[in-house]
Amino acid sequence: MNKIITTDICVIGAGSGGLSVAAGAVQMGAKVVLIEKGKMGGDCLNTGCVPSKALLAAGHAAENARRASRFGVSTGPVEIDFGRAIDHVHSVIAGIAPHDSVERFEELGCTVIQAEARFTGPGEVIAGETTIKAKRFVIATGSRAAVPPIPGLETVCYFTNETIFENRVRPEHLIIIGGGPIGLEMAQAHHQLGAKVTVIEMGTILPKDDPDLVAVIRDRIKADGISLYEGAKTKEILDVNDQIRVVIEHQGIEITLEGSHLLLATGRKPNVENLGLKDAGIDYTDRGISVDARLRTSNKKVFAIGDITGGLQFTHMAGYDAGIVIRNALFRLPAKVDHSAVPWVTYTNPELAQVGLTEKTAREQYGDDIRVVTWDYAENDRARAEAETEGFIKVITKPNGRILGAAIVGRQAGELIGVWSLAISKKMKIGAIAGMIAPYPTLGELSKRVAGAWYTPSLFGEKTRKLVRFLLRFA
Ligand SMILES: Cc1cc2nc3c(=O)[nH]c(=O)nc-3n(C[C@H](O)[C@H](O)[C@H](O)COP(=O)(O)OP(=O)(O)OC[C@H]3O[C@@H](n4cnc5c(N)ncnc54)[C@H](O)[C@@H]3O)c2cc1C
Ligand SMILES: NC(=O)c1ccc[n+]([C@@H]2O[C@H](COP(=O)([O-])OP(=O)(O)OC[C@H]3O[C@@H](n4cnc5c(N)ncnc54)[C@H](O)[C@@H]3O)[C@@H](O)[C@H]2O)c1
Repeated sequence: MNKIITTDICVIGAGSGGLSVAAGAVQMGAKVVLIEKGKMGGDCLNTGCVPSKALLAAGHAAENARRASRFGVSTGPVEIDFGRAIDHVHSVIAGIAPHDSVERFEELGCTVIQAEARFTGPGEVIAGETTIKAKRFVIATGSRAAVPPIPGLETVCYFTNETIFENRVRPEHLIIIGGGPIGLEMAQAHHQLGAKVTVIEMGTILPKDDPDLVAVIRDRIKADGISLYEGAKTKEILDVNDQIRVVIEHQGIEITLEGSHLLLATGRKPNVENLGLKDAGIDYTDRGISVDARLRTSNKKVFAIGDITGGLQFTHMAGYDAGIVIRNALFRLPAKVDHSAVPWVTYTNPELAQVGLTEKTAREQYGDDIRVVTWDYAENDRARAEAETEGFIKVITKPNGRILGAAIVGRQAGELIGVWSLAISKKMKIGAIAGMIAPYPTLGELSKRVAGAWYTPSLFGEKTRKLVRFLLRFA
């Protein structure tokens, strides 16, 4: 017998975005139905951010042990139990899972339905045996790995982010197609855990980031021993005696690679299928559901957030979107998204962090009417003490000092980018960072020093020297 629920907000998808809307809305007094067809927590918890960072942590631990001799610390040969590294990954997921669980959301007051949701009309969704009528709907169904049309791919077994964290056997030779953040993080984690790794990228690695900073990552992964083919076309994939043969064309030459395992990390596809979007009058494209700046779809009762909108696909963006929807749907405020200060980080070692405009996008917007300053990790005392001097920080400002963007490649870049996110979102000028007192010796001093470098030409220039000499006459 079909059951009918009438509610204020119906959220489809219990990943980073859906959970944030549901938790926020229910605690603010709205009646909320939350529908999830798979695992609570979505991609981030189960097959994305959490397992990838946990596996990277295992890889970095192995690498630190290997490199400890530069401090006079000997550990002997590093032995890796790959299965235990995967156990670590799953214990981290298990530790976080209660926070995203059905039990917690029911305790908060949500009605949680574990079934696939589908619109049956503009104001109605069906999930299992239940029909949900709501004042507002929020679609947060996320994305999944895009599978490129490579001849022969269907003849071999391959991993995506959905399956790689289940693999307990260290790959002899892992071939990764795609040199974006997933490809590079997984390349480094597996390589540090003892696998041979080859990355095939059709363009250049990390194409959304500043090429000057990406060069540091490229040099490092190559120096570590990861084979990297950029500008390479994957022509064919074959199964040969249980080995995976990948034929690529690189710099006009055909190269045949043979690996034990294959990972596809070639971007994402939005989960728009079987949602009944047409029945609900919701427009979408290959990139995802179309939304306006208030995250409203073409059906004004329905919002869409997170990966499904095809925008910046990060957990923190799904969470940010959730806040915009809560303001619109609950408080009837016309809140709009502002993407001027969105940070992202690739958690390789060294890390690569970006916020605001890159130098390229700043030049596209402002021409040469910008200033660019850099400061090297090699000039930072803490980096020297820790023997991690690789990398630099780059900051882009307007001529009046207004900060437009910042990018950092180096140790803990992800932790250091926060101050620049705040500065850009609060429309601060670089003087605010230059004037900050940073504790010594910290990597945080990099921010202060790069801001100081912005002033160097004027502060130590002839004008200042003349002024000081003049004033000293009266001292
Ligand atoms: C390997 C990897 C590493 C990543 N690392 C990072 C990182 O370090 N930092 C970062 O910020 N981001 C990272 N991301 C991106 C991040 O995981 C996503 O941006 C984020 O999970 C998007 O959240 P979401 O709520 O839009 O979708 P999801 O988290 O994917 O949640 C969508 C949910 O909707 C459910 N669903 C789909 N269709 C239906 C339906 N019809 N009915 C009911 N339920 C449905 C799905 O089962 C899923 O649980 C990573 C992604 C991957 C793949
Ligand atoms: N640290 C993080 O925040 C983090 C980590 C992982 C993933 N993510 C999110 O997940 C998204 C998806 O990650 P991703 O790395 O899969 O996607 P991506 O789109 O960022 O990168 C995919 C790469 O694969 C390449 N590619 C595509 N088809 C190819 C082919 N046939 N042959 C060779 N190369 C090919 C592209 O040129 C691109 O460089 C990211 O954009 C990001 O939003 C974030």
